[in-house]
Amino acid sequence: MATDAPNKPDEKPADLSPAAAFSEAERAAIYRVIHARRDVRDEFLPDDVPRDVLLRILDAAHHAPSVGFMQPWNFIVIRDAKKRRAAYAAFQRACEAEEQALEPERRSLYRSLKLQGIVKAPLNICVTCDRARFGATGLGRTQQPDTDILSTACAVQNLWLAARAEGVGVGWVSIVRDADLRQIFQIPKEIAIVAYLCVGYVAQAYRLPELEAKRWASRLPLENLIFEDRWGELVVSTNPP
Ligand SMILES: Cc1cc2c(cc1C)N(C[C@H](O)[C@H](O)[C@H](O)COP(=O)(O)O)c1[nH]c(=O)[nH]c(=O)c1N2
Repeated sequence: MATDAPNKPDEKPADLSPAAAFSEAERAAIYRVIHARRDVRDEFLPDDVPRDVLLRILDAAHHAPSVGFMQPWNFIVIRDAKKRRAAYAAFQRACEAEEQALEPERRSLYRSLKLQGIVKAPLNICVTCDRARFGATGLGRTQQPDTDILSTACAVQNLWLAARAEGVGVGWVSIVRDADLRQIFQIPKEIAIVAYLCVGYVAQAYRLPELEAKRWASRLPLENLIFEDRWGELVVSTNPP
């Protein structure tokens, strides 16, 4: 059995051989969490998320991969009701602008969607990326400078999955202007804002993505997304989604 203990520099690496693989139950659990994770909008309960649960979730985020092991993330944990109300007002302004940018025939469905739980969730988390944590570039970033942002997105996904495993819902809100978040939470200009998350226990979780259940979009067939050896060389199925 592989040990999960982190390697110390003088320790032998973890055994990744098939014989040391995770048990069937462990594999089933991770796929179940991946498939059961949902974006949660307004189904939040007011119950507080205990600190130990929150720390486990943030520790999962902190164990995400990062370019050059840069770990560029910070997590602004937001409980203050006044600040959350200010973030909600910023959401409302951005939402109106987004609605106007949509094709007219999609606007009424857009209006009917719940797209955030900023005030209802007991907790919000703003995940940021310090783009110069270990200098302007670094290992793996010279040619692809945005890999620091991508690393932070990996942390968000770890957070999201760990929260699901803990029975805690997470909703990502990107319908808000960067400048508004920066002002409300006093985020310096050299720090990038990657994600604004609503976090809390939930009354119920959708089985399907809510946007699928409400016919905004549907999941594309995986086989349409897999190419072989070059862009567009082989589309296994050409069925429309
Ligand atoms: C970067 C990013 C940004 C956003 C989202 C996601 C991601 C990855 N999603 C959630 C998104 O709609 C959702 O993930 C998909 O609809 C798929 O549903 P599940 O996450 O599988 O439930 C999202 N949802 C929402 O209601 N308001 C929002 O502003 C956003 N913004």
